[in-house]
Amino acid sequence: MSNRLPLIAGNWKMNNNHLEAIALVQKLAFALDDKDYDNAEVVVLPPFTDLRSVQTLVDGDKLRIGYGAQDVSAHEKGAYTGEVSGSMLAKLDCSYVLVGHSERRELHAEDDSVVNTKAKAAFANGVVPIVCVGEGLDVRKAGNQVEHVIAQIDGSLKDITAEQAEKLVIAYEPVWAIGTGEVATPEDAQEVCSAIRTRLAELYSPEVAGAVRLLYGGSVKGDNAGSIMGKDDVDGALVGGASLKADDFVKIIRFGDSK
Ligand SMILES: O=C[C@H](O)COP(=O)(O)O
Repeated sequence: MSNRLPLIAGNWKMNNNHLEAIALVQKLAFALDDKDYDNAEVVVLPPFTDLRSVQTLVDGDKLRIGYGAQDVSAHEKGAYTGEVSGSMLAKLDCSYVLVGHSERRELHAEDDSVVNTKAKAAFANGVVPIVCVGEGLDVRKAGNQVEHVIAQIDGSLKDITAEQAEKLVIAYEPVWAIGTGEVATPEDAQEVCSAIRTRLAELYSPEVAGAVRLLYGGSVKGDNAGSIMGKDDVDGALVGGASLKADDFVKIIRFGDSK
């Protein structure tokens, strides 16, 4: 039993305009009670255009729901059309930002070095990065998932200090399980999360490794969340599709109880 508070983060991806975002956060807040928030930290990660509306709602109604963004620029300001900086996210009181989601790695050719720069940009602005790692099907079939993920960890965390690292969140998302309905077994999730924690202890210290929350992501639903989050080194979930309906997301949040 660890003292890490489970984190359940909903990555909405490119879904929900700002009006739909308000409706979904309101439904979520209506369904959750203090016991839920005591058992798990609840976070939503809407598109950039929704963040101001979510901030206003969370502040105005004093909701215990956290929020953050799905990406951050590696740059602080300047001629980077379409990008959003860490300081802009900080100004909206974002607590978290995803970096290195597999869809960014695949569709926008982000490698570990870009992910590393983005993680540093987040920390520089007081926003906690949720660093995503995970192997594709070919790597999994070859049985090289642990080596692959540890190499991603080493590259993505280069020169991140111990003080920063202890605040980190890392999401292990096997790419073959994202949006496919294919779920890694709880043992698969534990194998890789345990290897990540061991590596963090080597890179930093056992104390830092013990503080970092490791999430599993990939087709998490109400009926599989409990068994995956029940594993010792899995401290929560990064949820895609099932975070778009309040009822489904609440079911997953309630499995925070199992920790
Ligand atoms: O960020 C979330 C993950 O990509 C998982 O998405 P999913 O739950 O729809 O499989």
